[in-house]
Amino acid sequence: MTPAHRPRTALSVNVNKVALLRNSRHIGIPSVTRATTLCLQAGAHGITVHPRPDERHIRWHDVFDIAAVVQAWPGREYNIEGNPFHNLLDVAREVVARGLPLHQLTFVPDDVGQFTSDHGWRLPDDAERLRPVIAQARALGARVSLFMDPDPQAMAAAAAVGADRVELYTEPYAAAWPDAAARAQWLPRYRAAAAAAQAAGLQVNAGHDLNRDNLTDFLRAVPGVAEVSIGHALIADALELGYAATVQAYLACIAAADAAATEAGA
Ligand SMILES: CC(=O)[C@@H](O)[C@H](O)COP(=O)(O)O
Ligand SMILES: NCC(=O)COP(=O)(O)O
Repeated sequence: MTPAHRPRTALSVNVNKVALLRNSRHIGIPSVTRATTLCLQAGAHGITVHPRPDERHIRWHDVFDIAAVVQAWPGREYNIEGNPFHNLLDVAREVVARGLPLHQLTFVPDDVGQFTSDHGWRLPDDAERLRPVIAQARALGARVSLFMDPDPQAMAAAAAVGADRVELYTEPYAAAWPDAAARAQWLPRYRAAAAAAQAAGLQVNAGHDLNRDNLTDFLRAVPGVAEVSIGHALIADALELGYAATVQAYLACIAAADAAATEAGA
């Protein structure tokens, strides 16, 4: 399915967890390229990978194999996440050298071997070391997004260092979501951070532990999110529902938030 209209918020499917399952045997299933094709066929706007230095899930060759699939879907985007002080820029250079698509690099301040991403960059403290790697990434033709905690005070510094976007780290919101009072405490922080980023000229992405339950509430409360990247919960859903039905369910969550924004005249 080709998305008939582009919603306010694009859905980028993170296929890390397909690779994690695949890596538990040596027979190549489930295939990350097949997953990519099925998600794009179902209407996903893009694909995300996070090739960690230990290759626990996405391996280097996966980055290129997946890029080649995305290339066959004009208008869809490829987002590669990682730490620019580890392996990210090397893999990005190789993608570009092979003539493969690279739309966005998301810089994440993870340690080598980190269990999963759990915090954003510290700005302005990290500014001086980020500035040159952002410039290198942009010279490759990629947009740069910085993974950030929802701190409105840090957004001007993210713009000043040369980023195009920020990705708001949504795990605290996702953990709070089942408790309405806790959720109501977190959402204004994200809304304020997104507004501060937009006021500084940045576009806003969001990700980490978003799922079919919490996604629409987030997008309703935080206007103008350009892209959500979703992996862990989406791939878990796909084990039950299949890729096509799962991607369509997440697109429906985005559409519900879009409809609310349209109704509100946004
Ligand atoms: C930056 C971010 O939030 C995601 O990349 C997340 O860290 C997924 O990584 P894992 O799949 O390795 O947990
Ligand atoms: N940038 C976040 C991402 O790609 C997916 O995070 P998660 O849904 O696997 O937590």
